[in-house]
Formats: sequence, structure tokens, C-alpha cells
Amino acid sequence: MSTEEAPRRAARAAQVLVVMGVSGSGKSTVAELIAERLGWIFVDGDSFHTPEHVAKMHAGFALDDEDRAPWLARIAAWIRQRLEAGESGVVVCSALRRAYRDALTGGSRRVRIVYLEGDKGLIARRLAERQGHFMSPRLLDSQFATLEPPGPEERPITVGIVEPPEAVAGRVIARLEAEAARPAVTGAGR
Ligand SMILES: Nc1ncnc2c1ncn2[C@@H]1O[C@H](COP(=O)(O)OP(=O)(O)O)[C@@H](O)[C@H]1O
Ligand SMILES: O=C(O)[C@H](O)[C@@H](O)[C@H](O)[C@H](O)COP(=O)(O)O
Repeated sequence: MSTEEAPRRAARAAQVLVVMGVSGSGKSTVAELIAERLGWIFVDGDSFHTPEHVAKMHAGFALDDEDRAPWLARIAAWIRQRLEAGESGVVVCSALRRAYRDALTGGSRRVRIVYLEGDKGLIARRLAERQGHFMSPRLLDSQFATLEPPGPEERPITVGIVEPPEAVAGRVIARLEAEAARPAVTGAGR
């Protein structure tokens, strides 16, 4: 298969990737590359936050479950719209807890969790260098405390984040391609 054919293959059945992980794990950077390479619609879940919640996080206060519920509902609606329209997409969302991810997937196998896994030290260094973002780097401890890494029953595509973004994105796409070549294993799902 040529490198040009690969993305087209993955795009055949509409699906949505939820790129998750703690703040600074590289979600926005990597998800945008994945979407670009696959030609899928991209949205950053940060754009679904209210100005009040952006200000809260900027001030160094973590969101709680109550804060997050309407944000997750807006992202879930975006996901549903993509699937109903038969469009594939990539959405960035920290989706730290299992319950948040269940709200996003709605139990659909067409919504895939992509987990960017990295250690706190590396991510703290990247956050310290990140410019122009509202999120306070002081919230990293709280992000790790809230994180419930996805279990195998969630069928996550888990990738490390040590390599450059292009390589991390490439690993995710390679996993999707490998699964597309094994339809009997992944199944069409609902
Ligand atoms: N794989 C990577 N290698 C090196 N730097 C990265 C990598 N992924 C992201 N970064 C950098 O780390 C910072 C956090 O990435 P970002 O995409 O904003 O994370 P998130 O969306 O998860 O908060 C950014 O400055 C970004 O350029
Ligand atoms: O659930 C949360 O605690 C917040 O919503 C938080 O996760 C936020 O959405 C982003 O993660 C911040 O932006 P970055 O992840 O891009 O730093």
C-alpha cells in the first residue's frame, strides 16, 4: 500500500478519535497532525469551554465534575453530529475520568479513545515552555490526580509521547491502519 492510500483506507467508515491525556501531554499538537494526515475534521475541546471556566483554570483552579459536565455534553454533541453526518473527525479532550469518556463515546465503537501517555516530569517541562495558553501549569498535579488511564475494555490506542509529534501521530495512524486491515477483530460496531 502506498503512503497515500493508507489515509484513504482509514477514512472509509466514519469514526471519531478522542485524543485524551493530561494538560501538556500533546493532545492539540498530535491530534491536529492526525486530522491533517487523514483529512478528517478537527476540533479542539478547549474551544467548548465557557469563558468563566477558562478564567478559572487560568487562575490555577481545577474544574470539578459539575463544571465539566456541560463541556463534555457539548463535545459529545459534536461527536454525534459527525457520526450522524457520516464524517470522520478528531477531537481533543482531556477526558481524564472513565465516566467522562463514557459520556463522550455513548458506548459507540465508532468513537475511539487515543491516550497520550507520558510521565509528569516530561510534561511539566513541556508545560513550562508552552506559550500563550490559558491553562495554568500549576494544575498538572490535579490533572494526574484526576486521571483514570483507560482500561483495555475501552480499546484505547495508547501511545507514548517521548518522540516528536509527527512520530506520535504516525503511531496512532499505524494502529488505525492495522485495525482497518482486520475488520473481523474490530467489527463495524454501532
Ligand atoms: N511529542 C512532543 N514532543 C515535544 N514537544 C511536544 C510534543 N507534543 C507536544 N509538544 C509541546 O508540548 C506542549 C504541550 O502540547 P499541547 O499540544 O499544547 O498539549 P495539550 O493539548 O495536551 O495540553 C506544546 O508546547 C507542544 O508544542
Ligand atoms: O477537565 C479539565 O480539567 C479541563 O477541562 C482541562 O483538562 C482543559 O480542558 C484542558 O485540558 C486545558 O487545556 P490543555 O489540555 O490543552 O492544556
